[in-house]
Amino acid sequence: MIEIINVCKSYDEPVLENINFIIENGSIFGLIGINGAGKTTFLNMISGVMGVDSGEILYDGMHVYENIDVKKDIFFLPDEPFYTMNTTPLNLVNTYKVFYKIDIEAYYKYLKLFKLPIDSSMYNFSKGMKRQVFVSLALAIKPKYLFLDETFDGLDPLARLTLKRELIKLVEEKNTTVVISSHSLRELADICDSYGIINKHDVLSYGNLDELMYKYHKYTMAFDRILEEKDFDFPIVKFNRENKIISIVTTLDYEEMKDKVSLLDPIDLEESPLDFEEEFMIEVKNQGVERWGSIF
Ligand SMILES: Nc1ncnc2c1ncn2[C@@H]1O[C@H](COP(=O)(O)OP(=O)(O)OP(=O)(O)O)[C@@H](O)[C@H]1O
Repeated sequence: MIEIINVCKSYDEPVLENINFIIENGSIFGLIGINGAGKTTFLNMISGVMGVDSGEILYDGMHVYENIDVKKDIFFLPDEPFYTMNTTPLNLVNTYKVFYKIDIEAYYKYLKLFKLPIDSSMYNFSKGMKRQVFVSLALAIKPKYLFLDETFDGLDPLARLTLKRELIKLVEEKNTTVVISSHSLRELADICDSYGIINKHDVLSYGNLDELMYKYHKYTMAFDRILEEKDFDFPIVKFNRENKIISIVTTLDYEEMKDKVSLLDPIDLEESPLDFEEEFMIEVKNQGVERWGSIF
């Protein structure tokens, strides 16, 4: 278990203030936040690359910063990993095998799957190709803790699918704990079981993804007259009206909703599904954020 307790970090300005998360072993945790929210800073701190200003980051009770016993189990794949002019996929493992045990057969298997030239300088690779090399390495290391900074972004569909499948396999077979930041909510929804949203230096919402998926319900109702939001006597997260058709997002389940609106005598009441992106946006809005980056 990774415990992030009251963690604060500033550069010139505060970036993260009193961040608290618990990340269970064997879970896939999706880290969400707008550009500049502090995701990379957070990943740098939990991988022990960067110290905290205050607070604690504990792995099964042990501090991570400058603790080689903990850090040997962590592989952090940054947004722009380091390599030199002379680095090829073939010789990249020489650097990493000093720190990690690498399943070389698996590494070659992934390089072959991605059709990467193994003996060419990575300097001439596209951004996506370089990312595929490092994804192959991360998967072949099979670490106990794997942290991925925006790794999905910039990968082609085959590489994204492979990464998702292999991450799930790693969790099943090695009980790996994965923390992945991404701007693609759909990719995160496919694989994560838990999530954390960082906004304005703080944790806006975090928890179990399934619970978030069932937290809000969307209903569409038809009436024989025009009704207003004030006619409904229960908490409404989102209200839309088009003539006599009303759509409402609320935390009430279907039976509770039926009970509540029965007095208003609707002609029709239907529940429509919400996908993760909608659930996520509604959660952010419900937590009091009116505009969140460019997606709202
Ligand atoms: N080394 C640094 N020195 C000063 N400020 C920094 C440094 N690194 C990051 N910052 C600032 O800290 C804030 C958080 O940056 P960070 O890279 O952690 O955000 P992020 O959520 O990963 O962003 P993005 O989604 O754009 O990658 C930003 O305002 C950034 O300008």
